Amino acid sequence: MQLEVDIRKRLVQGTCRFELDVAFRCDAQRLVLLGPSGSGKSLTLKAIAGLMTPDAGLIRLGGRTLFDAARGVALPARERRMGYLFQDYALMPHLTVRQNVAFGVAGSRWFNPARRVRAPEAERWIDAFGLAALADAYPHTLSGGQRQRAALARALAAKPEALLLDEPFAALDAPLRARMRAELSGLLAHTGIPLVLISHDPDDAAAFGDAVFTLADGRLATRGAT
Ligand SMILES: Nc1ncnc2c1ncn2[C@@H]1O[C@H](COP(=O)(O)OP(=O)(O)OP(=O)(O)O)[C@@H](O)[C@H]1O
Repeated sequence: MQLEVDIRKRLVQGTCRFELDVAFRCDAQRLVLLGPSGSGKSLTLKAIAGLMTPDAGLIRLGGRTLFDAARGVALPARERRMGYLFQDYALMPHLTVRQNVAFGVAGSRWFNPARRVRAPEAERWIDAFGLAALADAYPHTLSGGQRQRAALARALAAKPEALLLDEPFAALDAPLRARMRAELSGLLAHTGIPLVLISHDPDDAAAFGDAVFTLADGRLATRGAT
């Protein structure tokens, strides 16, 4: 992955001000952004996804300009084709696991995939994450780990340009967290899909950090490779 981020954003919330001023280049396939709560990790990830517009700067991925304030470029999120996973998994509650994953494949073509329909790319990821027996279940009946698998399957089924994960394992207990890390790491190695993962857990950096950058107070504090 060739990712270049050089962005600035000023945010004001009541009497609190926050200034994001982050610049880095990364050639590693898997990048982990570490940092304490409130250091600007989510804002940086949202800027890459196209869910937050910086005041200034640029973002390039794989030679494609996603954002360039000086040239007036700001690709909408859907055109960036990122697999973005929030902390709370964000599965659609009225759709089964299969429909949720198919929604990822189909995007705008199948806004509401029929329960019967089996899209090959959805089935592939349902199988890869061991969800076949739960394919007709609804999200509220799943455990945290199962929901996480379903959300990852949906994100990967869309064949994203990159997978952007915001604290993906924070809600899981320690043994499950270790299993999910190993599982995702193995599956990603097969796809070649680049990963940007944000976390405050050094174990995530150890598992996924071909490169590890640390944020503090909205700025890059350290950078390193593993
Ligand atoms: N829409 C907003 N308006 C004003 N301030 C915001 C907004 N979004 C985030 N902030 C502030 O920006 C700072 C960085 O937020 P961010 O969500 O990027 O932190 P984080 O490093 O991801 O933290 P956490 O690990 O707790 O998720 C915080 O102080 C937050 O209050």
